[in-house]
Amino acid sequence: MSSFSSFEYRDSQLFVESVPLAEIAAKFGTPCYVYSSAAIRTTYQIFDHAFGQRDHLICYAVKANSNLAILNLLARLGSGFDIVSGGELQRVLKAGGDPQKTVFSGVGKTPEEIRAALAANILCFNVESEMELMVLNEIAGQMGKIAPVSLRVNPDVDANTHPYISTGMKENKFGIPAAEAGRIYSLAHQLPHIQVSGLDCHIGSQLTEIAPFIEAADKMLDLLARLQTMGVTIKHLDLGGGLGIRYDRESPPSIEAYIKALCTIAENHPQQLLIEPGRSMVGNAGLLLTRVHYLKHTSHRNFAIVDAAMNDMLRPALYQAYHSILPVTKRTGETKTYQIVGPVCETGDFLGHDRNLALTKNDLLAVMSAGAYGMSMSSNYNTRPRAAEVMVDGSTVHLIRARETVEDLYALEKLPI
Ligand SMILES: Cc1ncc(COP(=O)(O)O)c(C=O)c1O
Ligand SMILES: N[C@@H](CCCC[NH3+])C(=O)O
Repeated sequence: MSSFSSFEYRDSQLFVESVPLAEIAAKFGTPCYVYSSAAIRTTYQIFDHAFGQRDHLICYAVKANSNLAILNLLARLGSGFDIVSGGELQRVLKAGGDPQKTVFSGVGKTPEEIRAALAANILCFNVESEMELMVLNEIAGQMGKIAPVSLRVNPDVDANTHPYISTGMKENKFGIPAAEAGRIYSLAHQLPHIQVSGLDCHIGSQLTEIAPFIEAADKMLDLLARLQTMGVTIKHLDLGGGLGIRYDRESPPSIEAYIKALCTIAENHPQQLLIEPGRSMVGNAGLLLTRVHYLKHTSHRNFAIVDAAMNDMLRPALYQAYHSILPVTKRTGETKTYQIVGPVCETGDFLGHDRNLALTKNDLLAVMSAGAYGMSMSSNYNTRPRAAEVMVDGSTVHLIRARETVEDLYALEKLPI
């Protein structure tokens, strides 16, 4: 089982856990992100159990969905975190996450962010360039600290995914080329305020095959062997995130098969295994609830104009990503082929093309698989307040982020007088 679904029809009504989505729309309005805490809990446990006796740490990639309630839920389950900014660090701390289970990735860490992470005593910096290593050493020295470091190595492996979310090929900006890793590790080993602790790679997102993970892990293990001969001790091996989910007809490996493959390849290595899953932890645990405002039938096309838009859910516009769109109440009437579009003034503002649905004005729709890179990539384009977020736990519904108001949007703006 690659993910757990808490969204199902009872008679003709779509439910999340024990709550009808129509009830959520009536109480909190639309657009609204809806998450299932059971789905997140179950998925975390599937990851955790799949490691068996193997020493491991799951560092959830905060960028996928950084709502405090989700971070707190994962922290209570024992999860660590992968962060890419000082802002994400602050969220992890605020949500009760353990800095000693937190790794800091990203090519552009600022001195302020480095200071904050050193002050918080995070587990490890995933360093992405020689220059960053030097800056980290200098700042750690000024603070009287020793910075724990993994080098993020770019293994030059094709992840076979959308080019915008492939990160482990030599032309990508991420990581240190494998050919330079040995030299930079020996430099790190000698720097007075750096403690080498791990080895890291992350080759991309929404991978639907195991082979690229194995190819990258193989390269990491070769490097690990070389580092050992150089006298560099590696305590943990971080194999990144990237496991895909099913949006449409993809058939990604199950979580169990993926973890088993990683554990098998690293079988003879005593290092702790770290992973940084984002999408596979929360993607199928959330949906975006939206209401049909207008139906427009032209001689060319049928449009369903809904109240969610590309500012709420950017993935279709940015990657031509497919998200399944389900009616909250199944209807028996005549179906038409609809373009599901939002109110934003961009032709690229769509949530789905060519969907066969029977619709009437005010119907509710659920944009599925929206738990990852949905709310976290949302914006206020067209001065649209961001959607509310709710989390369902059995029959209880918690508002975990209130809908923004327009006043919130211009609260920091000033007239030049
Ligand atoms: C360094 C790093 N780790 C982890 C992730 C999480 O990836 P995913 O959501 O595909 O599991 C990402 C995003 O691709 C990333 O850049
Ligand atoms: N934002 C992307 C994934 C990028 C992962 C970040 N490294 C998506 O929505 O699919």
